Amino acid sequence: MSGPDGLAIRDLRVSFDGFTAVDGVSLDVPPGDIRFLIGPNGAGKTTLVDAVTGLVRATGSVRFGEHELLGRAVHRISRLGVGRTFQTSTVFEELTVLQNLDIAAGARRSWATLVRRRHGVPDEVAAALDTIGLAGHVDQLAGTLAHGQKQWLEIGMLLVQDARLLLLDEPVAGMSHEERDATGTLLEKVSRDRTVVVIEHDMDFLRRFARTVTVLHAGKVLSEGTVAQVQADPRVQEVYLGHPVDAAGTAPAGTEA
Ligand SMILES: Nc1ncnc2c1ncn2[C@@H]1O[C@H](COP(=O)(O)OP(=O)(O)OP(=O)(O)O)[C@@H](O)[C@H]1O
Repeated sequence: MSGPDGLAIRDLRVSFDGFTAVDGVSLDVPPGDIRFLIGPNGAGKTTLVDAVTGLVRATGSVRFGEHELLGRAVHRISRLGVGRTFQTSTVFEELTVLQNLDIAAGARRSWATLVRRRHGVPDEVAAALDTIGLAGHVDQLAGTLAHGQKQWLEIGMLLVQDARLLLLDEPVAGMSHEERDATGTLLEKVSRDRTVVVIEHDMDFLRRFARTVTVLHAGKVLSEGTVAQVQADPRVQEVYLGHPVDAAGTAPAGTEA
């Protein structure tokens, strides 16, 4: 696997029947970053990720490493090393953890081979199992995994596809405190040789694990920087709280992003 690449977005626009959901967004996510994308409901976060991954038409430019992504089909963008998770789980619940990873790895194996019990585990699958902490669960049906484990399996499925840009849509929603901690640690591990973008509403999780933050509002970039910089930005406080707070204030803690 080559080293991490960065994501460079320029003047990105997405419109739905005359309504502009993403309105001229430019942002850079450097290689190896853990960038949190926050903003009120309807800010355009998911639509931005949809544009990067080819699910909606957009204008402007989205470069990952050397490649322009706009205008390419979803599967081609995926082959360039861009992987995403959705708010709802996409694991095959009736298959085992190993079978889910095998399918994600593709590896030109037949369906019959995939569902047959295997003696060996391919290297990339073994590495992913280790990273996501599910090595002890290879034969467990995905549908019986705990909520957090399912999300980690989803991330593992991106790892075996050799995704080098991971776009994760609310990965810790509904997780316990312990699961959120483990997910943050997993993201730190994954970002050693990959670039990670996280859409998240959980401000406590953001404060602990974000390296950088972009705040979207009404389809535009409202603020960008470290957690401390973004939290101190009066424009961000205004959007979240309706008014700026004083220098000692804790906004936007405890508010929904
Ligand atoms: N397919 C679509 N057709 C029409 N409008 C859409 C479509 N998808 C999204 N929108 C609109 O675009 C805007 C941005 O939506 P988006 O889901 O990207 O916001 P978001 O920041 O991800 O919000 P949330 O935090 O609620 O998920 C919203 O006003 C939404 O209603």
